Amino acid sequence: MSRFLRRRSTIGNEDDDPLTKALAPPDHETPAEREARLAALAEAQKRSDAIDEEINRQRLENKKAPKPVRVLLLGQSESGKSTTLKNFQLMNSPKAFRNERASWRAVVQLNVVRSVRLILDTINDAHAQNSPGSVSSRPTTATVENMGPLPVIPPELLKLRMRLLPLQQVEESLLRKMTPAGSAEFEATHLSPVTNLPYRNRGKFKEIAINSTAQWKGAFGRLIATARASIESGQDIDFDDPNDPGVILHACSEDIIQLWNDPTVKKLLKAQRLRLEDMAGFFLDSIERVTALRYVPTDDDILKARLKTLGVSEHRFDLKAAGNMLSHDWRVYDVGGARSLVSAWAPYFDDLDAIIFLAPISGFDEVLLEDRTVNKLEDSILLWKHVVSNPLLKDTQIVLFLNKIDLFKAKLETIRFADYVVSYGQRPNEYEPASNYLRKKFALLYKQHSKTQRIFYCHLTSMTDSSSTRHILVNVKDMVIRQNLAISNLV
Ligand SMILES: Nc1nc2c(ncn2[C@@H]2O[C@H](COP(=O)(O)OP(=O)(O)OP(=O)(O)O)[C@@H](O)[C@H]2O)c(=O)[nH]1
Ligand SMILES: [Mg+2]
Repeated sequence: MSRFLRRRSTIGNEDDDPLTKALAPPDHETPAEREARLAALAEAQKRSDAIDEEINRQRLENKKAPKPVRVLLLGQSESGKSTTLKNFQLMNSPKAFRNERASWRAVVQLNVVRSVRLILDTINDAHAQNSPGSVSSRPTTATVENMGPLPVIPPELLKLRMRLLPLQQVEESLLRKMTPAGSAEFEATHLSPVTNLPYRNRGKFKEIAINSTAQWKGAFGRLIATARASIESGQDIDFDDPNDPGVILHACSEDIIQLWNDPTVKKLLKAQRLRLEDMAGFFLDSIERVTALRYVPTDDDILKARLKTLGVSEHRFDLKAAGNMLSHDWRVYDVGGARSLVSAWAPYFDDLDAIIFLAPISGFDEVLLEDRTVNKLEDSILLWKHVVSNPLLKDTQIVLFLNKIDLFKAKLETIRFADYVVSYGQRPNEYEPASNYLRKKFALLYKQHSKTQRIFYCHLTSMTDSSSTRHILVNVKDMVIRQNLAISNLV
């Protein structure tokens, strides 16, 4: 007899057990009463068995269907989180992605208008500085750091600037459409919407940030004629809408091209070290196409279009891993990135399967918009350290994307990497060794700061290039799903 039973038997007689007493037949039970009692007991037993069976069935089912796969996108603002998400959408729900072309058309238009506004503003400032009697003695909005000598603005350029003023209306009408009911906000922390501006005082250039993607996209649903919709050909965009901002944009098309190709503008931008072509939402090299009256954004245009994210959005996909027929409820969280927001992200750290961390390595010579004393690469590295050393994330798989390699490669043609990353020393100023150097730096920090041993997954990415991105995202998806299945004991 086990020790447990022996101990029980010493406590008292089984008849004293209140449960036994309650279930015991009443004294002087008639045969009919006995029959009714036994029938009731049998019925109760049947119900109890059914409940047990249901519990077992649910337990088995829970084992079969793994919990949702939760992936968080992290990285500083403009690192490419939303662009990664767009790639996921393009791969996994292409129809829904393409259904939103009308909305992205508006974002491209907004991006064009903002680039033009930036040039016009630069002309204004240079003109103000070069005007007789108004020069350096007078403080203007153009308090410029490291600015070279500014060219004199010829009268034709001033006239061109006047002709482009109607674009302001386009911007206003696009913004009105996008912000119908508080679905978007201006980002108060940004001094300007674009990277690398050497100005201190650009408050008027606040960037639009979107709170909930669903709401603003809904606003552009109005541009979509539901009848005989053919999304692929763009027939669903109501091109005949007289209020379509595209009409004014189209009318300004030639002037925009002239502005962008103007030699004085080129000198001006160079003197101020403004490289619009490296900036988010750059479409000035495709003006004829994107301002055409019947313009429909291509997949690439959508990936390039820039709209800052505010807050967090959850996006669900139904995914299958290679060699596995099970469908997975996959949830991707896109968190609008700003500096030192690790605390803001922390609520999403619980029960995560993976983090995709984006470090835009082309930022090695740029400073943060929100704090011009901080180099972008340095900020990414600090953020990386925070994330990999975070105890809440010690078991979370982290995948590093060294992003914007296209811009990184282009920059190395003219900029010396070692001028910014001094420890790079005399190594060749080329893509392979420079990107390898960064990969090793990130890997070392990962090893040094991880609380547990984790595999270092790292990819060199260009998120605006959907074809090269596709196989990387498929790899990441398969790895995360395999891991999720392993944890659920299914493989
Ligand atoms: N050239 C180039 N541009 C990229 C790449 N990845 C992203 N971009 C562009 O960079 C800009 C910023 O990307 P987003 O995805 O909006 O950045 P984000 O991390 O979501 O930024 P927040 O929403 O502010 O947190 C967009 O205009 C993208 O098209 C890349 O690999 N190469
Ligand atoms: Mg974003």
